[in-house]
Amino acid sequence: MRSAHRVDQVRAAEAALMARLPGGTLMQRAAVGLAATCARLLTRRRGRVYGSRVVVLAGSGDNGGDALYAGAALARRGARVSAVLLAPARAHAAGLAALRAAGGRVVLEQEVGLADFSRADLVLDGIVGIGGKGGLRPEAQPYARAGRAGVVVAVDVPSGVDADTGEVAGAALRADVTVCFGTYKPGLLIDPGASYAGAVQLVGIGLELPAAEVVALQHADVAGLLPVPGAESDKYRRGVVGVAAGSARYPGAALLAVAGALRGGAGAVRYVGTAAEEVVRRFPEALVTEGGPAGAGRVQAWVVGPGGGEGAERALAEALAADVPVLVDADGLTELARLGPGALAGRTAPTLLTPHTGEAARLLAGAENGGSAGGGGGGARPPAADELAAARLGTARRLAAAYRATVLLKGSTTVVADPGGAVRVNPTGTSWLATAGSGDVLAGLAGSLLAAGRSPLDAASVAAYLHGLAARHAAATPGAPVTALEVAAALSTAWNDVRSAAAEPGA
Ligand SMILES: NC(=O)C1=CN([C@@H]2O[C@H](COP(=O)(O)OP(=O)(O)OC[C@H]3O[C@@H](n4cnc5c(N)ncnc54)[C@H](O)[C@@H]3O)[C@@H](O)[C@H]2O)[C@@H](O)CC1
Ligand SMILES: [K+]
Repeated sequence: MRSAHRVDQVRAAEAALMARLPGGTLMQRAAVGLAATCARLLTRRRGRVYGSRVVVLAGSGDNGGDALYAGAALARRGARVSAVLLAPARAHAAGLAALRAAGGRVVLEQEVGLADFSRADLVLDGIVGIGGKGGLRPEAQPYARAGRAGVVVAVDVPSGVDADTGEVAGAALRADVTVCFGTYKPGLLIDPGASYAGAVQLVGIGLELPAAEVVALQHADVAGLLPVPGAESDKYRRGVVGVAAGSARYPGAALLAVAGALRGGAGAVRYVGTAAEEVVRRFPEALVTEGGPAGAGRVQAWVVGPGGGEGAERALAEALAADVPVLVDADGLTELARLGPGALAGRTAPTLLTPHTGEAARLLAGAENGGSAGGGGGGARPPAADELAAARLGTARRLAAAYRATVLLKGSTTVVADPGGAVRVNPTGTSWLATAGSGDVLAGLAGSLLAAGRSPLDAASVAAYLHGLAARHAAATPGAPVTALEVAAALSTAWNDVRSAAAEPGA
């Protein structure tokens, strides 16, 4: 599991540790780890550190200090290092002295700095780290736009990325590798920030940190959360997932949601709705009923809404009336936005909402207006979907708090937020999942995990993880487009992948 901590948590842990250690120890630890990664990258690129061209972009804080000390270490190994000072009067004095003592050169003119930057073998981005506020300042912006020949290594955080949220106000420096200290930062795991970070490496500096609110699961974590039938299990003990999906207009959504549900570990899938005939023809193992959830017999969790069309209102009401976990997706979410959070108020079993940002905008508007169905409010401007996408962590948390439900916000970095504050960010996504029907498969899969007894946080984060992996497996060649049915079919491979990696020694 990769754990990410907020800046205030890092600062508190740093203060506690610094009180016990000689001054400068933490910066030295950080710089040693940073220099080691840079040396590895240079050796991979050029065969050796000696003679390579390194540029240090140094801002005014300790982030610049880390970069200058690492630059000094590389200069001692024979690299030709120049330090571009973005705030010359406030550069980290001891770091600068170390760099000069090691033979590094200092550049003050932007033209020279940009020319060096463009032809360097390796650039260290030490403009700003966890102390950064707002976007890049004007003097740093040309570096975000400039072409470069070498690799860019971000020190702790790519400059311009908000460490706590991954939001990017204006320009940011795109890194190939980010070396972060003490812990991951949420902004390194969540887009758009994550897309600026490249490969993220963690250097331990001895911080003692509290349990993280924001984590990204890895194979071993997911393997531990997969439902595995015991010797005593029968299909009912393994859980039955009810799928209320599809409509005359969207029969395909029913098939895709069932396809996902069949591969989520529940013992059986019970489909209710107008596509019963098509479902049973395609999936003879599914139980089918026409009508709505109310008369369908007992299930351990409901999935309601994919392709629900005109039937979504009734299906949602009947599913929410059942005292079992309910996953609401697609047309179910549109209906829920119309009703507002009050529609969930009487529930004791948990609810999982799986919006994309457009649906999230409607849900937030519904929460702010107290639901438009009752005719109340209606005045607030609905938040724009692209603004919500740019602030994914905050959006998922706002929704979870407003609806008192677990929220899986889909998109570039799927984020799952529990109303209690825990957040999981999904590392396996691929942009090819933005394909018609892929959300239906995800809904079925997550619902199946709910029926098998997983909590909404676990069900949602495991489903997102497997779904992303499956999309990669489904592609005929890496990075090729995939269809939703192919993603569903590849879910078994994703399960195997996760389980076999976790079974490997040292996993
Ligand atoms: N906290 C820790 O435990 C450790 C921190 N270390 C390093 O120290 C960094 C934090 O150092 P600081 O607190 O000095 O903060 P930073 O170096 O991240 O930035 C603060 C400085 O940048 C300026 N600044 C703020 N926003 C800016 C922007 N948008 N553009 C340009 N300049 C901006 C501020 O005026 C201030 O001078 C970490 O990111 C890490 O690199 C490491 O040395 C090891 C230990
Ligand atoms: K940085």
